[in-house]
Amino acid sequence: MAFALKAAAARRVSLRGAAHPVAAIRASATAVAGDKRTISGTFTNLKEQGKIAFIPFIVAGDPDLATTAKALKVLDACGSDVIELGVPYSDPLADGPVIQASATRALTKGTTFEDVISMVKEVVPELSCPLALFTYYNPILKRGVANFMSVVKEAGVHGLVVPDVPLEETDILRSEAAKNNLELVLLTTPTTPTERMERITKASEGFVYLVSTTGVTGTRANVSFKVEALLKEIKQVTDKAVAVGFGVSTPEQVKQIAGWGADGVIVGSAMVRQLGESGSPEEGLKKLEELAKSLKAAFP
Ligand SMILES: O=P(O)(O)OC[C@@H](O)[C@@H](O)c1c[nH]c2ccccc12
Repeated sequence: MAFALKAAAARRVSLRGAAHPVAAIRASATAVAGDKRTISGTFTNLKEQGKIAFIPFIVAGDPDLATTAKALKVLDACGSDVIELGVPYSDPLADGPVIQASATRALTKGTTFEDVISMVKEVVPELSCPLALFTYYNPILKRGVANFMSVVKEAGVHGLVVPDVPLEETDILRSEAAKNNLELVLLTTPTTPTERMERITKASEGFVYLVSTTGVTGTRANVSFKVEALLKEIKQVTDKAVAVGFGVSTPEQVKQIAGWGADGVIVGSAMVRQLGESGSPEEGLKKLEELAKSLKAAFP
């Protein structure tokens, strides 16, 4: 299925200079919170060290939530700079077979959003890197945007990735996120028209997620060479960090994307497969650690 974010003809939307009011809200929220970790701050620190971010993604509850908790600590210990944790959803339209199967396993186990939040609340204080919760838009709408954001923040989450929220509806999401000091990451794709990519880039917080290819998530033999030009194009309109995801599973692909100037690389399906498709949770954690270490070694 075509990727949910494929650029559709859209009403012209003028995004208010979102920077100023949001930044003010965020600053006050940070002052309240004790946790100093932010996603954007992580990228700033890495850039100062000439490094780029290693961002793994896994699905909460696959193979089970206790193993997810251990997996988060393993990924953190392996040098993840930000971790994307997926809330399992019944209609993951932007996902390929590996993540769809993972979400199905988690849901079959009875994993609920509330279970995920309880686990996150326990684990986040033990992590050194920030955590971005990955969810489709529907679970947010179901709970109400304001309620969802406060529940997620109270659990200690640092950011959100919502792949299927239409750009035109991100204003309310972003302002509620800002009230809770959550950074809302937006995604741009190879088929997003330049003018729309500029609006997405301007509105995105934490980093800009550059989807490397059309279609759904899933490992690819090669990363599209288009990514190099897309990175250049985005970096002409913003100095925000840009991380590349979709299809990545090998150290060589990480090195290639880093060489093209990305500020981070996201790896999902390859991680999810190791963790969820192994013979046992222990074996899954071991394979996850091996993959994470081999990929981390390829990062500058
Ligand atoms: O699985 P891949 O090909 O490594 O891509 C990252 C992806 O898994 C993660 O960022 C993600 C999981 N589900 C998504 C849906 C849309 C966009 C991104 C995602």
